[in-house]
Amino acid sequence: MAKHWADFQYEIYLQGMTGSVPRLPTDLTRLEELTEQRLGQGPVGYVAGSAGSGSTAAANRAALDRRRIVPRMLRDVEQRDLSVEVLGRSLPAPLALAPVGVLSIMHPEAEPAAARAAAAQGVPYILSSASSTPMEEVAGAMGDGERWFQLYWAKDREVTASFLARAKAAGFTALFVTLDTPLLGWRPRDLDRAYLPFLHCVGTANYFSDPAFRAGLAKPVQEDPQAAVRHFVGMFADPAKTWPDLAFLRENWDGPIVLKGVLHPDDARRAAEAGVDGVVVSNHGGRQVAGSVAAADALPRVVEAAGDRLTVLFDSGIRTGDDIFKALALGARAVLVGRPYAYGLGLDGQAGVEHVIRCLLAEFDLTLALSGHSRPTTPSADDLTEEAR
Ligand SMILES: Cc1cc2nc3c(=O)[nH]c(=O)nc-3n(C[C@H](O)[C@H](O)[C@H](O)COP(=O)(O)O)c2cc1C
Ligand SMILES: O=C(O)C(=O)c1ccccc1
Repeated sequence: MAKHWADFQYEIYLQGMTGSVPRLPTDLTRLEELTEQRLGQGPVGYVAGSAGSGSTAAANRAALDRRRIVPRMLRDVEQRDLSVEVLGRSLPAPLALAPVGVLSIMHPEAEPAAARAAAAQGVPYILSSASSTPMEEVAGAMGDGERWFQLYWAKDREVTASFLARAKAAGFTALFVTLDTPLLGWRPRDLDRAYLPFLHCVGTANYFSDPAFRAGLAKPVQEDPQAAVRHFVGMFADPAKTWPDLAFLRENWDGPIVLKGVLHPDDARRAAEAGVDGVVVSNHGGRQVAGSVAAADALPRVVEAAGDRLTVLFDSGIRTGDDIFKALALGARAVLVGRPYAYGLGLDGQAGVEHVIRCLLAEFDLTLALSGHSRPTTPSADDLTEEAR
């Protein structure tokens, strides 16, 4: 019998009988404010922040909120199974942790703690190439947990090749190539404080530990950290890249490749033609293009263009179990979540991230059941209604 994620609800009530309550709120939308009280405006401004005046981040929420579930009754939802197949793997639920860089600004245990939480709950962890911890250390913390690697496709071929070789050797199976960040978006919250997180982890970070990256520096990182950060900002991504360049990645990576940050159906078609395995419909949580289409509004057309050629994943704005339901009903196979787990980490390390995963999936399991479904693959557009804008 499949695990019922909703059992977390009983567990909480039962613990209540011995006088204990959860350490963190079960409404995850409250985590940002709590994290800001704990860690201050610099780090939380960076995590919470988005491009421009925040219009895309707001649109992401509005597009999910505008869609309403129309629950169905009397459909035998007693036995449920949340597992889904994604990129040839069976996942226990349609959820993975999105790549989030420089997590040391949230918690000293940073990415390894988040990765351990994901592994403990059986959820895949997508490690950011801009991790504050070398990828081998994160992989080592995960046991046999499913690990996927996010690539910022650097200007320097040697650095990209080095990252791919290291990721393969460290047991990362799928490659997520982020396309929406050839340049960093205009982020007023960080600009007004001149807050760039990389100096905070220059001694430890994945990039700064890379031999090919270090070979490009005039002085060792420790001697001139500012120069190392400048070098990083100038080369971690490459605005000159075009679709034919993908051939290099296809040649240098044997496993599944997923393009992260696809919003236009024609780009989904190009992705399929380029022979990749999937796309993440995402606007980077609203952090890149202000005024852009909400991710949930872009999703149905991408799903249609992808047909059965691509696995379509979704992120940007997922905060609750019903958001997951809506994304699946709009055609996503599974979703990624970013900021909520970064706050969970900031508030309570590994346990905080596990709390976020368990709340999201318990609420999703209940939403699924209460809406008349037993499997995450059956919700469809027919389960949703759309309110007027
Ligand atoms: C602090 C922060 C750092 C991020 N770093 C990366 C990154 O290194 N690579 C990447 O592909 N996406 C990165 N993202 C984007 C996330 O992977 C994801 O697309 C986004 O957070 C999803 O939206 P959500 O936060 O609303 O769930 C980052 C997001 C945040 C909030
Ligand atoms: O802040 C981000 O959204 C992001 O993607 C990023 C980019 C470079 C380094 C670290 C994170």
